Amino acid sequence: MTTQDSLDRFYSIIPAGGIGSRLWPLSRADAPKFLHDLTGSGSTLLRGTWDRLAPLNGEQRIMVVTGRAHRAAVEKQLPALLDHNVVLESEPKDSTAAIGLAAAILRRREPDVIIGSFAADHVIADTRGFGRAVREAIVVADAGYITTIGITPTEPAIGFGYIHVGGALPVEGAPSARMVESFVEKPDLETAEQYVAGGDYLWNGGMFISRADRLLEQLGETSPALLAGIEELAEAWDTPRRGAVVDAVWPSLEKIAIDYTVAEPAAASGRLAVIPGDFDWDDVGDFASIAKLHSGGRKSDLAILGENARVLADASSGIVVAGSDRLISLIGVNDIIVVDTPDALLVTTTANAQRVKSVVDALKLSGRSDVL
Ligand SMILES: Nc1nc2c(ncn2[C@@H]2O[C@H](COP(=O)(O)OP(=O)(O)O[C@H]3O[C@H](CO)[C@@H](O)[C@H](O)[C@@H]3O)[C@@H](O)[C@H]2O)c(=O)[nH]1
Repeated sequence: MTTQDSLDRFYSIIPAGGIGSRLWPLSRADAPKFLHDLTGSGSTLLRGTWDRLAPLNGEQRIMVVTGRAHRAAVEKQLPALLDHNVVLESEPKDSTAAIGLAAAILRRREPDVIIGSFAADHVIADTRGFGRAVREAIVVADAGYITTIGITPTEPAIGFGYIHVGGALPVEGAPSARMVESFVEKPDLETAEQYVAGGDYLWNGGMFISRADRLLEQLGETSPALLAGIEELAEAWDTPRRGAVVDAVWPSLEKIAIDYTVAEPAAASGRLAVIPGDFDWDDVGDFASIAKLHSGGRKSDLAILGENARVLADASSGIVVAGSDRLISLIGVNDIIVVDTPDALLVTTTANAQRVKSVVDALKLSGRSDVL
């Protein structure tokens, strides 16, 4: 088996479903994070993801899983996306259902397929470094491992999965492959602090590369009912029965992230491997990270986003996201976050950027879905 054989059987999957609550009121149910240009490059995060994946083995081998409501926006962003590579969900059921269904559909079409799932809403500027890591991961996946790409942690973040890196994994064509001792999804702060201080942990970069059959086998061990639902959908997917089976099965699928159903149990049974990534990576999870991206990391700058932004600022730093042509003026306010949209205005500080999600939770509780 050569590296080229493995690469030829590779298929990318982009699950595009997360709303990005910490980016409210910019990110909304009808305009989620992946449909925004948060880097100022002129491309949405989704398009950026597509452009990183296309050089691996072509635009014909990228599948996108998204909500029915986002179909038109996704197709506008990705004109080369083929019809049979669009998987539409009637309601979000989290990443196990999204990635699992894509893997099961692809396996029925190509029994030996190797799949790679890549978050729709991350920023990676070094496309070559990314490509190198994914190529190694594909070889490791073909050797039978569920393979992740690890990111060197910069802080004890609690929003990520943590990979305890083990010994070298001798797979030809993948010199940096390592075994994973354990995988812990979103630990508490104290645990995250210990992991980062310990030095032998990496963040999970939200990418899973595996033979489709191995991934589904792992899922079946942990969540047999969920796998059965996914297989029922996949069996009907390329037939006229699809609509009826989706209506009957989709609502009953368990809503759970793949990190719990596949990554944690695969690590516990010695089937998870990692390629440490040597490229820049940013999940642009909140407005403070967007501010950093735009100011090149300088705290003293004011980052301004928005096509029609009109901002007058005197001695101020932080970020302004202008969602209208209203004039915004700032005087002597530092580390500020101002996000102005026609029906909602957010004002906070970069230190509180993570807490934006609590506003969204409160709005949900009070039934204010009109502004979500
Ligand atoms: N289609 C679809 N996609 C979904 C759904 N739920 C999540 N996704 C997609 O699955 C990917 C990951 O989901 P998130 O919900 O954004 O995950 P997370 O909390 O950020 O955590 C994951 O990513 C971290 C890195 O950013 C990891 O560190 C962590 O371990 C985990 O894998 C994103 O591309 C998101 O759009 C869904 O219901 N439907």
